[in-house]
This record gives sequence, C-alpha cells and structure tokens, in this order.
Amino acid sequence: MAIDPCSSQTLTGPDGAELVVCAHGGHVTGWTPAGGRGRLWLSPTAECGPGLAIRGGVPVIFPQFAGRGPLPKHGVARNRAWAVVDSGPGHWAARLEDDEKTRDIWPHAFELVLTARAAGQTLDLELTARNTGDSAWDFTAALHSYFTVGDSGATIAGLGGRAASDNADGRTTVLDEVLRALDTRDVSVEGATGPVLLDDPELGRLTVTANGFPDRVVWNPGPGHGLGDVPAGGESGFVCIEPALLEPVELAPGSAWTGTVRVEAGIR
Ligand SMILES: O=P(O)(O)OC[C@H]1O[C@H](O)[C@H](O)[C@@H](O)[C@@H]1O
Repeated sequence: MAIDPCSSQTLTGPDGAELVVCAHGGHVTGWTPAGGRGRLWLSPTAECGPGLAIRGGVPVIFPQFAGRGPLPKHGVARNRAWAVVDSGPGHWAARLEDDEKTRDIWPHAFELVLTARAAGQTLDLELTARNTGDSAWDFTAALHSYFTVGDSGATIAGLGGRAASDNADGRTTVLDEVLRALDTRDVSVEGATGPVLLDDPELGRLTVTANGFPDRVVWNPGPGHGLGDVPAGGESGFVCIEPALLEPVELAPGSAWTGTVRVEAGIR
C-alpha cells in the first residue's frame, strides 16, 4: 500500500518527548520536550504535497539557500516526497535521492539523509549530503527552523555585535546584544557558531547550537507579509532561527558533508 507522504506521524519517546514528522520534505513539523509545550511553529494553513513546501517546523534547504543561485527558491528538497528509513519512539530518519525530476532542476546525483531525535529537553537534527555521482558539485543548505513565540516580549541573544546582512537589500548592520524576536527581520549572520538563545517569557528558553552550519539566518516576515500560507497575524507566533551553510561547499564524488543542530529547552 502506498504511504501518503503528507500524513504526519507523532513519535513519542519513552520520557514523553515528542516528534511530529512528515515524509514530504523530510520534515520535522513538531517537537515537544518531555513534560513541556510544543516549540516548533506550524502554520494552521500549511500546505503539503508535490511541489509544495510546508510552512513551519524545520524545512530542509538544499542545495541552494533562498534565491542565492539559479535554482528554485530554497532548492529541491523541501517540496518533494522523501523515503522514511527509520521511525520509532522519539526518533526518525528520512532519505531523498536524486531522480529524473530533481535532475531536471539540478543535474547532479546526491543522497540526503535527515535524522531527528527528541529526548528529554533536547531535539537533535542531523543532515548528511552525499555526492553519489561521478562529478563534483557544490551546495548551500539550512535547517530552516520555525520556533514558536508565546509572548511578544520574546528576545534573541547570542548574535550581538555581529555583522548581519539584510537578505533583501544586502545592507550590513551590527546586531544589538538582544533582539526582539518579533521585529520584522531577514538577516544572514556569517560565522556565528556560538549558541543562540531564544528567551520567551511564556515558554522559557531555547538554546540553538549547531556544527557544520557556520551561519545563522534570523527571519520574521512581519505584518503585511503577503505569504499565502501564513494567516494574518500568524507572524507573531514564530521566529525562524536558521542554522545555515551559506558559502558553497564542494563535494567530490563519493564524499559527504554532515551538519547537526541541537535545540535545548530550559535554562543553561
Ligand atoms: O517563503 P519561503 O520561500 O519559505 O522563504 C522564507 C524565508 O526563508 C529565509 O528565511 C530567507 O532568508 C527569507 O528571505 C525567506 O523569505
């Protein structure tokens, strides 16, 4: 029997930590730490299906971040069906390989594997990209995480003093020590490898750390966003803190790259 790639599945670990996953896009659409509240935002009007990208959760961005290249925005991975290769209490993995349709867009052989694990207060994500072809290619990537914001006073720390370039107009500013999470913002911060803290008076702290993703993108579209799959006012329910690899990395035939992200709830 064919499995509907858009039916999401809830995988609860032995301690009650919960992952919600969807094979479409290799997408983690929900995460609840043990005994806590949901911390990934999913649009109530999210759409799922061939060619569509789910709004919310953790879209997998590969092999091109946003419009930084000739490919469709954010690449080829987020809007097609992946194969589930592992699924159990609190853990999940999915794989995407090139096929005729991806090669029409991006003429390369690849394998992507996304693994996700929720345990205790922690969500661990790992993305591996492998060159399964016989010529080198380069790529950029991100785990485009949408975090729930429960209070308009939520703030982001950990990027203070860093140069941030505006993704719309390229202008560079230096970030304040503490940013308001719900301010309209779309910036890339390169070489920001330290922890980023989302402090929410309602939901508590999230600490985002990553390896292999040297950059961070912070995005909130703000009111008047015009996004068809975010209801009016929906932008005040989330902020994206996106561990990213923005400078292209070349993969030789047979070689692989792995990036990991850890999100931890609670005070550190
Ligand atoms: O609307 P999407 O294609 O999902 O993109 C959503 C957003 O992704 C990233 O955060 C980019 O920096 C933004 O410029 C973009 O608007």
